[in-house]
Amino acid sequence: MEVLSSAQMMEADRYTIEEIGIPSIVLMENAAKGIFEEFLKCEVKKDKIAVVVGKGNNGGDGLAVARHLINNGFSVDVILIYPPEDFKGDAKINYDILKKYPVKFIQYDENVEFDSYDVIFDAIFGTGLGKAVKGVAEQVIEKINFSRGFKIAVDIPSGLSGSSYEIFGKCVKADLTVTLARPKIVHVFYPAKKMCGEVVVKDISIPDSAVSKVNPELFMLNYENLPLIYKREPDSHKGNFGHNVVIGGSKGKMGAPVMAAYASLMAGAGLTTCAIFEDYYYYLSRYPEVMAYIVQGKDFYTLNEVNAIVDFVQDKDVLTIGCGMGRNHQIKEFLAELIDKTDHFTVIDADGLFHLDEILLEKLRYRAVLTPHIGEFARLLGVSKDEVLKDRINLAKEFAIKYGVVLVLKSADTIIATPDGLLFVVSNGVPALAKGGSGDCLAGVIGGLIAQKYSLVDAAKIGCFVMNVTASLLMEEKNEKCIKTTEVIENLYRGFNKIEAYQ
Ligand SMILES: NC(=O)C1=CN([C@@H]2O[C@H](COP(=O)(O)OP(=O)(O)OC[C@H]3O[C@@H](n4cnc5c(N)ncnc54)[C@H](OP(=O)(O)O)[C@@H]3O)[C@@H](O)[C@H]2O)[C@@H](O)CC1
Ligand SMILES: [K+]
Repeated sequence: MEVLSSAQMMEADRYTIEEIGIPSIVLMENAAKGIFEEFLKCEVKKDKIAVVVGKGNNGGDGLAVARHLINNGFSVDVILIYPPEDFKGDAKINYDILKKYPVKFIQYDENVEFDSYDVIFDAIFGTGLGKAVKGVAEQVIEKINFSRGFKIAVDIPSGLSGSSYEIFGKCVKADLTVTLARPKIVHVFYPAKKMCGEVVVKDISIPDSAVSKVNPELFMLNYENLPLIYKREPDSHKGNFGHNVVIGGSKGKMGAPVMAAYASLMAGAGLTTCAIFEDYYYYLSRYPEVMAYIVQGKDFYTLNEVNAIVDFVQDKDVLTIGCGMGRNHQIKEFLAELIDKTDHFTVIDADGLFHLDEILLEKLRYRAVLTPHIGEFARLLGVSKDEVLKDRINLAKEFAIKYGVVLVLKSADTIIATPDGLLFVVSNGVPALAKGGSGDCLAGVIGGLIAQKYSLVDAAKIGCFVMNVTASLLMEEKNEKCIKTTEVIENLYRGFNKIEAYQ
C-alpha cells in the first residue's frame, strides 16, 4: 500500500474531485461513515461522546461523524474550537445540516472540560496543518490528552503533519487513528507513529488511478503485497535452492556468523557454509546442517586467507559478509580484496559495513544488499545519528540510487531503499528484536533467500517481514525481553507459515 505525504493526498483528493468527478462532499460522507464503522468496533464505554472540531475539512469530517452518531442513538456534544462563521465549503454544509439535529454545540472556552466523555473524536486538524499548533487549539489538545476518554483521531492526530514523522509541537495522543484512503508518513514512522495508536485505513472512493497520479514512491509492506514465496516442486533438490557462504566472525564475536548461517539454513537455502576459524569450529556443533569452511590458526581475517576463500566461493551463489567480522585494518584489506575478486550477490552487515568506502561501494553496484542500523548508516554517510534520524527516508533513497544497492535501514520502522528510487517501509517491527544477534539473523535470512533466487529487493522484503512476524508470534507466548535470536531463527517456520497462509 502506498504511503503518501499530505501534499500527495491532497493532490489525489483534487484529482478525484476535479478530474474524476466524485463530489468532495461524497468523499467526506464516505470518510465519516468509515470512521463511524470503526468507532462501532471499539469495545469501550460509549455513553457520552465528544466530537472536537476545527474549522477545516477535518472538522467537516467530524461534523458528519457526529450526525452518524446521533442517527444511531449516541449522545453527542460537538465542541467547536473556532467560531462557526469560519466554516467553509463541505464543513459548512455539514455544519448547517447538523444544526438541525438534536446535538449540543459547545463553543470551546477554558472552562470546557473533557473528562466526562467516554469517547473523544479529534477532528481539529488533518492534512491541512501547516506548522506547530499554537493558541487555543494547543490548549484543547493538552486537555484532550489529560482526559480519561478513548481518543479517536480523524485522519491524523491533531498537531502532527501527515508529511513528517517528527513531533514538532503539541499533538493528540490517540488510541485509534482512522485515516482516509491511504496511510500517510505520520502513521508508519516513529516517533509520530506512537501518537497514532492503532491505525486503520478506510477507503473513501479515491480510486487507485488518482493515487498513482501523484507518483508514490513509498510503500508499506503488508501481508497482501509481500512478494510471493515459492512453493517447492516435488522433484526439487538442494541444488535448486542455492548455496550461501557466510564469512564473518572474529575473536569474541564468533557467534554472529554462526547465527547468520543458521538463519540462512532456516530461510531455506539449499546449502549454507559458514567460514569459521579452526579453534572455534565447536560453535557450529549445534548446527550440523551448516557446512564449515575451516580457516586455519586464526581469529580474524587477513589478506593471507583471501585467495583460498575466493577459490572456494567460485561456484557458490551468495556471500553474506561482515557479521562479527571485526574492524582492524587487516580485516579491511581482506574484505576489499574479497569484494574485488568476486562478483557474487553479496549481503553486507555489521563490521562489513564499517569497512566500506566509495571504491568498495562502486564494486558492489547492482549486486549487494547492505543492512545497516541507524548508527552504521550514519557512519557510512559520515553524518551524525541525529541527522540520519531526521531525514532517514530521503537519505536512504539517495544512498540506494547513488550506489546502486538495496539498502535495508534497520529500526522499528525499517526502510528498504532500491537502486531505482523506490522505498518500502516494514513497520511491523517489535521490541523483542531490539537485541544483539537480530542483525546477524536478518543478514542470514536475506542471504538464504537470495540463494533461492529471490531478487535482492524481494529477499530484503521477505527477510525483514518474516523476522518481525516470527518475533511477534513469540511475543504472544513469551516475555518480549526474553526472546533469543536463536529462538527467532528456530521459529522462522512459523513466520513463513503465517505469511504463506495469506498468499
Ligand atoms: N479534500 C478532500 O476532499 C477531503 C478531505 N478530507 C478531510 O479533510 C482534511 C484536510 O482538510 P483541510 O485541507 O481543510 O485541512 P484541515 O486539516 O482541516 O486543517 C486546516 C485548517 O486548519 C487551520 N490551520 C492550519 N495550520 C494551523 C496551525 N498551525 N494552527 C492553527 N490552525 C491551523 C487552517 O486555517 P488557515 O490557516 O487556513 O486559516 C485550516 O482552517 C483531511 O485530513 C481529511 O480529514 C476528507 O473529508 C476526505 C475528502
Ligand atoms: K485530527
